[in-house]
Amino acid sequence: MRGRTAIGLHRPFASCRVLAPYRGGGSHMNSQQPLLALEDVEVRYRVTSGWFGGTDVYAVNGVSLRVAEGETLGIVGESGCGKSTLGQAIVGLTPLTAGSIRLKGVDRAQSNTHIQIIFQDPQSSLDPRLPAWRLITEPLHIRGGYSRKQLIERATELAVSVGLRPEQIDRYPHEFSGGQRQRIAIARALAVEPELLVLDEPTSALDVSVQAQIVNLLLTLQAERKLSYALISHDVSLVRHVADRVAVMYLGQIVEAGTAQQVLDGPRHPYTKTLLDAVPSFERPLATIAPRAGELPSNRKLPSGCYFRERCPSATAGCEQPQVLKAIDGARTVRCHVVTGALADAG
Ligand SMILES: Nc1ncnc2c1ncn2[C@@H]1O[C@H](COP(=O)(O)OP(=O)(O)OP(=O)(O)O)[C@@H](O)[C@H]1O
Repeated sequence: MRGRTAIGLHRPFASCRVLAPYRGGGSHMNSQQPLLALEDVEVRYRVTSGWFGGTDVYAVNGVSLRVAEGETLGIVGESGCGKSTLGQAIVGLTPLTAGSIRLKGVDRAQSNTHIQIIFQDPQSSLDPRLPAWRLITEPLHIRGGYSRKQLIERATELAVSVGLRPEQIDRYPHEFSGGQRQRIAIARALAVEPELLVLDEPTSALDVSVQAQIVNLLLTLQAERKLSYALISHDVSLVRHVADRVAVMYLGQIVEAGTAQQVLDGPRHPYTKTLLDAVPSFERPLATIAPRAGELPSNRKLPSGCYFRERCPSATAGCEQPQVLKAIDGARTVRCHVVTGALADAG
């Protein structure tokens, strides 16, 4: 989000689940390493079905990603493509079935780099029985070793940093508006001084009128604290506004990634084009998913070859073979042989 100016936007930021701070070795930080690096991350669920055992659901299927310090990576895709599962895998709420996640070059489980997640709905993540100061300092309670006075002082600082008034910290969740509750969730995420926040649809549960305020708060906090964000959203206009780089997800895979300008202004993968065609604009206020796109195939029975080929307007015979995510235009990658000319060896 570096250099972005505050604007009027649409959509709010979600609630934050409390994560215990990661501890352990891993202090040998290497500034050459990306803050976050995912290699071939897979999250597969075994779903039992009747008498015949189970089916594997590939929610995340071989995802490799990088987030640099201070950078915002936008992760976009249709509902069900695996965005939330990926976000939860990044922060350790969902175990990987394959692949690795490293923070500054250190395996996440051994890393002392703090990461937190903010969810869509602040209402559901805040215990209604606790006052704001107690909610905000929940991660410090988990860590232990703080007096009540220290916690209240810290809660006051954090509340002010997210735009709440000091006297509000004694109030309970029902005494706050949706936007204020999301500010509490953000303050709570900041309590352990994270370097990376995963923002999972952070503004989509809020009134349109407060969405821009929360986005602008996140922009300010990022600039002040040099935070990195992994922003999960189906809202392309939000991603366009805040993301430095964008990764497009389809059926658990990244199909295109690059700078926000490359991907959003010059999409190359046919799926990215379809997704962007479906975004309403001033010229096309009623735009929805393109009719030719059809339904998202089931991730219980993945298509052979390119996962998008049955919906793709540009499909050719080569699309029946597995597709490789290949670099084009510098840092931009595309998983489509029609664009890159590359097919997987396994084909
Ligand atoms: N615990 C689970 N067990 C089985 N399947 C799951 C589980 N969690 C998610 N899935 C499946 O994994 C796929 C990806 O889900 P996920 O919620 O990550 O997608 P999403 O892109 O975030 O969608 P949305 O935007 O609607 O939240 C979906 O098909 C979903 O049904």
